[in-house]
Amino acid sequence: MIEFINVTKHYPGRHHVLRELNLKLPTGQMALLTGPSGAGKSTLLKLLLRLEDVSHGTLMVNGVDVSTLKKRHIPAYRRRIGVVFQDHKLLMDRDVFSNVALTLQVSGVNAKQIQSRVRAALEKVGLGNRIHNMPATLSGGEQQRVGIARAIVHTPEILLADEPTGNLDGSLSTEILDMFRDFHQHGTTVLVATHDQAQVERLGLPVFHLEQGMLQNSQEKSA
Ligand SMILES: Nc1ncnc2c1ncn2[C@@H]1O[C@H](COP(=O)(O)OP(=O)(O)OP(=O)(O)O)[C@@H](O)[C@H]1O
Repeated sequence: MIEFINVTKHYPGRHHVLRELNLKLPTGQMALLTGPSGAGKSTLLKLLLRLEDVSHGTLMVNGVDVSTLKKRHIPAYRRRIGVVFQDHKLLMDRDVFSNVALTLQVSGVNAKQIQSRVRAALEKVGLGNRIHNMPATLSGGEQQRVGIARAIVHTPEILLADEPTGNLDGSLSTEILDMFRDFHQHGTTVLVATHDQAQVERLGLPVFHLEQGMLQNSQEKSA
């Protein structure tokens, strides 16, 4: 369960970016996060990753109080989450295997396990045959799928994505978002920030719509 309880966020010297936000996403559910540019979508995801601190209120994630989590516990907490970015942030000087393996290497997983888990993750995203390609030799959609394999290789409890289809055309967006839905159908909690209204309508999933740091039409929102 992801639960924002009266969460406010302000950046130094700025007005509130999120204001007394209440939102619940039960374990295993998938929801979309929408709203105009600057509404606070990325900030909300950053709070979940503890890349930013909550200013006021409580943020609970699967029993962990993220708002008060000690610095030394943050790396272990983050390992429970997978993240996909719009620009996928791949290391362009490393092949597909190395990009996906990195998360496991920093967690101290042994080499044999890494081999089998990276292969399995790449199979899941349909890139089992591109394991030794360099990212620059892949299309935009394929690069994004490498980013997704990297996010799921450590079987995270929660998968977050910030505009994962922002640079892709319609059919590739459908493919990527259907992949997220598939992970959710296998039990992962998924939250995807998107501007893509056509996909929002097609997917018919619960939507959290942010406007100026507040969820629209509701004080208390649940997926
Ligand atoms: N590190 C920061 N310091 C100060 N202000 C910030 C910082 N990060 C974001 N902001 C501001 O907070 C507001 C919300 O930004 P955020 O990136 O969360 O919005 P968003 O909904 O994700 O927008 P977009 O759809 O354009 O990505 C914006 O006004 C932005 O300028």
